[in-house]
Amino acid sequence: MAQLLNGKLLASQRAAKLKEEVNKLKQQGIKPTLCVINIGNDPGSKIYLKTKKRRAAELGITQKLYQLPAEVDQANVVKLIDQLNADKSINALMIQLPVPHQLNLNEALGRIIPEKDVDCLSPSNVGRLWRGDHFVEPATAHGILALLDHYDLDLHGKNVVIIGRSSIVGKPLAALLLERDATVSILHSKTRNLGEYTKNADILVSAAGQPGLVKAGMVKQGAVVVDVGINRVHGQTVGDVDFADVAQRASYITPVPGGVGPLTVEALMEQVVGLTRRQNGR
Ligand SMILES: Nc1nc2c(c(=O)[nH]1)N[C@@H](CN(C=O)c1ccc(C(=O)N[C@@H](CCC(=O)O)C(=O)O)cc1)CN2
Repeated sequence: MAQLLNGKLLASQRAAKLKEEVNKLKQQGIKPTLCVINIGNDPGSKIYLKTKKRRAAELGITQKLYQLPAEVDQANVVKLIDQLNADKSINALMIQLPVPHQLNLNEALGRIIPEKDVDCLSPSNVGRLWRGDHFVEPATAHGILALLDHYDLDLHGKNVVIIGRSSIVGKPLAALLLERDATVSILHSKTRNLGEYTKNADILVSAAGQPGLVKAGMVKQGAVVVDVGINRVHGQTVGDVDFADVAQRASYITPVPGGVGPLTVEALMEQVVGLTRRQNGR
């Protein structure tokens, strides 16, 4: 039976350290401030925003929310970003995903100045990430590496297979894993025969958003399985991995909830503090 990778516990341990850092900054008159732009009424986003607001308050980080209507046009989104870029009281800025389809997300993300781009999604920060000289890391990818490190799971030369090619999980995680000398494969919705690849994974990460996608038959005996999926099924939160089945074959596995999710929020707050320090030469 696999050992649990307890993200909730690790997130609370890291939070204690971060709170101390925030307090020290505040003693120097620096108040880390995150600004989130949420567009429309995605039900998942509503829950995540509540979680972030609570976490930020516990840590002493100021969080400002700008709620825009689902029908907002591109020009007004860009205008708001320009205004927040120029606002000296804001250290970190992000657009909660997903956004309504009429918007050009890449253009909006490209408008956020790199110094405040806490999601690491602006073109120059994405370039820095792949070049290995970045100053901010996407929260989920950062959280996954923190979890693997905490449990002393070595990455050097390991086969890591990621299911999902999103810009917030799959792609940035691949970049960070390459820096750590892992051999990385990214699978996606058009990949034929997922099992052929996943069976070779020493570490399997699923970020597909598809409940029950990963079954025991797709997993190598003793593999580490990281489930990034957050899916609502009959009012319950479940991941992509068939937990009961896969836990029999894996050596380590993340639960959902309580695995990667809490670390995503914690890692985001760490990036807010990192950007704040950088802007203040600390
Ligand atoms: N701009 C971004 N948008 C989104 C990101 C992101 O990194 N940047 N990630 C996700 C949502 N997310 C943060 O924004 C997030 C994910 C998970 C959790 C969380 O606490 N999960 C809990 C379960 C919560 C539940 O039961 O629903 C857990 O896994 O234990 C918080 C925030 C998409 N958008």
